[in-house]
Amino acid sequence: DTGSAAAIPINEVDIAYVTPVTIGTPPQTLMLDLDTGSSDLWVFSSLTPSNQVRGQEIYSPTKSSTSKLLSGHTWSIRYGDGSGSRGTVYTDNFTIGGLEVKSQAVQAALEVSSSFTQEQSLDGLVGLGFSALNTVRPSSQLTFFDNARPNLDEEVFTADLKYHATGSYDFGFIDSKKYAGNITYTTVQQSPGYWTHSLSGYSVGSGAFQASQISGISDTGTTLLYLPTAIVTAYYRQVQGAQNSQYYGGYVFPCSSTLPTFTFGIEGARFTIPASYINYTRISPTSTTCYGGLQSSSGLGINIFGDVALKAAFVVFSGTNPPRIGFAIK
Ligand SMILES: Cc1c(C=O)c(-c2nnc3c4c(C[n+]5cc6c(C)n(C)c(C)c6c(Cl)n5)n(C)c(C)c4cnn23)c(C)n1C
Repeated sequence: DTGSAAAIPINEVDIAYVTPVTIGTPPQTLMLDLDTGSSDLWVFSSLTPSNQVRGQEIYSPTKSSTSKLLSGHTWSIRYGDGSGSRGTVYTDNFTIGGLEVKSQAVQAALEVSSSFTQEQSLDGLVGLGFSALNTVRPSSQLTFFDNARPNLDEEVFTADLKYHATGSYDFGFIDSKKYAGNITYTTVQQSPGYWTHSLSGYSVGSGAFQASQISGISDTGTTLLYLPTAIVTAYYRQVQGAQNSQYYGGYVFPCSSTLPTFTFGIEGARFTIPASYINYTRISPTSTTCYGGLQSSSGLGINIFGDVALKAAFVVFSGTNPPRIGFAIK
């Protein structure tokens, strides 16, 4: 089997990407954020208090003839930005881009934090991390990818996220029309459950490549790129008027500044992030101060290769044993 679905930016600065999925019988369509940085599949539901729902589509298990309550099971998740949700669990038919998993664990929200309520175009998340991270108790549940794997033509899914445009997620095949040249693979350390791997180094603008192993996670659910402070200060040293603002919680600079590109290595291959991706957004609609798409990971305990980096490549998440991740120019 294979599947292919759109990855649609939810706003004009690609703060997150959503993908149409269907749940149940008859199919209920929701727009979910496919997130390689977590492993829970949760949705706004008919069980979510109405004062916490603001325009989102909801999953109603009682309207699905194929839904089953997974009795006695609950879940609760907290994300890196402090947002979170919790609830109960059903199994039901779940489809992404024509690829169906029967009796997928669908985590129905009984409570969501305010940042989810405020984001009307995001109806939940599909965790594509390793199932070890799943928060359902007493028995943890498998991700959509782990459930689909036995039936996939190839044990892979790919992410083709785009800058200010709709990209795609493919399951079970690698579409050679979506990239140029070769795919460079590197090994993944799958514990504790993230797609953890190393960059082989970096360069700023036309500067020399600095070879160094930089371990982190490739996370489609994180907006920005978070790297060690030494790298980030070296980058913003090239930006007129840049400063690390306590007030804005990161590097900001005059929107008129010229930014250098940022290049990262995967083994021997090199991927360059255009300056436009790093000139992320104005700090407010009328401001002339802009917030950077490259920020320091100090305090996070982990480096995060989020969308700002991933959208500069075609990325293959390979569930082979051992798992590996591949990057190609597109
Ligand atoms: C350690 C870490 C993160 C780990 O991942 C992280 C982060 N970065 N984007 C996201 C997340 C997103 C993507 N995302 C980010 C958004 C921001 C910054 N704002 C203002 C809105 C309205 C957002 C939406 Cl709707 N969506 N989503 C949907 C979730 C659940 C995230 C959780 N964390 N997260 C941050 C900011 N930090 C410090």
